Amino acid sequence: MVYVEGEEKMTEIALQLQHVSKRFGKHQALDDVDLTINRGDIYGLIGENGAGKTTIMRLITGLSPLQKGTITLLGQTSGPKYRETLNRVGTIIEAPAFFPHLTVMQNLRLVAKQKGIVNPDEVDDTIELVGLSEKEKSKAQKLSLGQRQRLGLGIALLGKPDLLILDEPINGLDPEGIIEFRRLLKQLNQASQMTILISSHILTELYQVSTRFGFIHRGRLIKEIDKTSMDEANQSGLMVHVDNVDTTSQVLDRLRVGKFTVIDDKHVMIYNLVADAGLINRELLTAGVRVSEIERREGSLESYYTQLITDANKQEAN
Ligand SMILES: Nc1ncnc2c1ncn2[C@@H]1O[C@H](COP(=O)(O)OP(=O)(O)OP(=O)(O)O)[C@@H](O)[C@H]1O
Repeated sequence: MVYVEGEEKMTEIALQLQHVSKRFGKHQALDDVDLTINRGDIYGLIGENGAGKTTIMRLITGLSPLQKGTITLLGQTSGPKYRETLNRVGTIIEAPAFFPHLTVMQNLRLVAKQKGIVNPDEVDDTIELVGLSEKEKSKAQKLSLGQRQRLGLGIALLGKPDLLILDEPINGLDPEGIIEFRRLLKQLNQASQMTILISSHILTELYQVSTRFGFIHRGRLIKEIDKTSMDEANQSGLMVHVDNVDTTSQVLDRLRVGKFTVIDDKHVMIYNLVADAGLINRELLTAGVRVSEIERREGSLESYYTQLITDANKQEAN
């Protein structure tokens, strides 16, 4: 295993790309990508069409040969041991892979056999887990798009992988299906510390499920950030406009509102608000602070992403 020394605990790295580049003819699809996913992360990979997300996933899983750089997967770097380690990885890349003329149950049994799964209950449990019990006798070709995604997820989950790689897995799911899918990913992640790498165009959804993000732009990984740090950088919370930031700080401390920062002599930003805005207003007034405005600032993954891309484009232009 690979460990990084943290301040308080040792973090286990599940997957690491170092200086990974990939060319298709003259096209530089990936350019010196460094990416680190810790065990237990739900890592949201974000980028526009053609940015290189699928290419990264194909390189990790050996579907496409690595030309330059190093990939370390669950402690293995290359060669036969790396290929063996791929048995501990479940994937849906591009489209879920199954036999259309076989039923849900037959598809899963076939994959279970290929994976050497001996526990006969695992197929049944998986069907239930992905919500396909009513469709277990249906042929895969008769399934809706969302049901196919679930079947793909079921196939990926057989063998209880340590790492799940999902390329645009919520494409085709209806809103209810998306919510269920999110719940399932969180459950898998929390119950068994399953590490998940997921790409999606639906940023609001990716935001809700991910614990860490990687932003890829024209083949370069321009930013990696934890959700908590992104939220802070994104300034999501309440901006309080006041005439006295010292007294305001004392009041906020007393109210235990959570984390806040004095921005300047007129503004205090409260993050991750745990108190009611009305109460804060009243308490500040009682303490003699003039509050001219309490403004909710909604930082979003979209706004963060847009800003990153704008900065990256500016840098490229210079
Ligand atoms: N086999 C290939 N041959 C030639 N070019 C390729 C090949 N596979 C990918 N590319 C190119 O590499 C770039 C990255 O493609 P990739 O599929 O990784 O993007 P993506 O971020 O997954 O995009 P999308 O969100 O559209 O799926 C694109 O410009 C694509 O055209």
